Amino acid sequence: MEAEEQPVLQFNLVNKVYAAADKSAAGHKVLIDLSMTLYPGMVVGLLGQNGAGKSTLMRCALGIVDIDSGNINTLGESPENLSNEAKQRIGYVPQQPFGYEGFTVDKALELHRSFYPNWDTALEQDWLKRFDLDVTQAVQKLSVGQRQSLALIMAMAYRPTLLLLDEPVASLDPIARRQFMGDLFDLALESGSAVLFSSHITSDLERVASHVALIKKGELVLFKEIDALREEVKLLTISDDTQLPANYTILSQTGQAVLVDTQGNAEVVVGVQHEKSLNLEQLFMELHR
Ligand SMILES: Nc1ncnc2c1ncn2[C@@H]1O[C@H](COP(=O)(O)OP(=O)(O)OP(=O)(O)O)[C@@H](O)[C@H]1O
Repeated sequence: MEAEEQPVLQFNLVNKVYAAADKSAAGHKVLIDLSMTLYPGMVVGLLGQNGAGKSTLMRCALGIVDIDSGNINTLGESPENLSNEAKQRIGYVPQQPFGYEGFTVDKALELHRSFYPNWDTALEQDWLKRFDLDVTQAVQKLSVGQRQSLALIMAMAYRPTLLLLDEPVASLDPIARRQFMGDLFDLALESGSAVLFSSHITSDLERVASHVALIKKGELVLFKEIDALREEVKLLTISDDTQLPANYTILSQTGQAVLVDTQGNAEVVVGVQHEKSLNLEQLFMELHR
């Protein structure tokens, strides 16, 4: 990553508390001191349990939800005052896409296209074909997966600089999912976009993400290049008197089993009886043990 590159999206010590229904009760902390930076070309897979704060994070980046402290820089602007120019460079697919009821697919696309001067018609046509969408079909009669496909085309055919996808493939069949995830990565590389997508499908994330961001109860516990994950995050079995190096981050500990981020430190540590590399699913399970 070149030092002079401007971030596409930056969260800096962001906190978000949702007020409790009972106003006298303490609110619910959903994002806690969360900092993370996305540069052009990064495809960041956001992983976390239900309710961890993934959707809220994306909604904060778009100014749909206000934050309580910290700051967010979305395409160089503050999310609560995003300019029209910035909005035209952002693609967003929420968990439950909606809108365009009463339109056919082609009429919906025609209207949507008119908002985006950079619309790439060839890309749109290509994706309509891949997702096998019938453009004469009424939007409200599309299946959930077809609707998600349409929402993806609408969010991506203008090659946005920032793409926020909230579980974009949850309703897609395995073939459409695989194609889409491959295309997503290509698009980001070709267009120099940054992508933040949430998914519970760890194999998809491992296949296409350049980085993984792991959120646990509103805290970012790990943000790492996917290639470095296997090398640097290890499950260690240690003896009682083991002194782990100061630059290791302990991600979780259950008795003598310690999940650590070695931060690339390859030194041999006295007292480590066993060490194991983990795939993303194993890592996720270990972190939530
Ligand atoms: N508008 C709101 N008011 C109050 N609480 C909310 C609101 N929106 C979300 N929450 C709560 O904030 C927490 C985080 O929700 P969020 O939707 O960000 O989680 P998520 O990680 O996207 O979950 P999932 O994987 O289930 O989609 C949850 O406990 C949720 O109930």
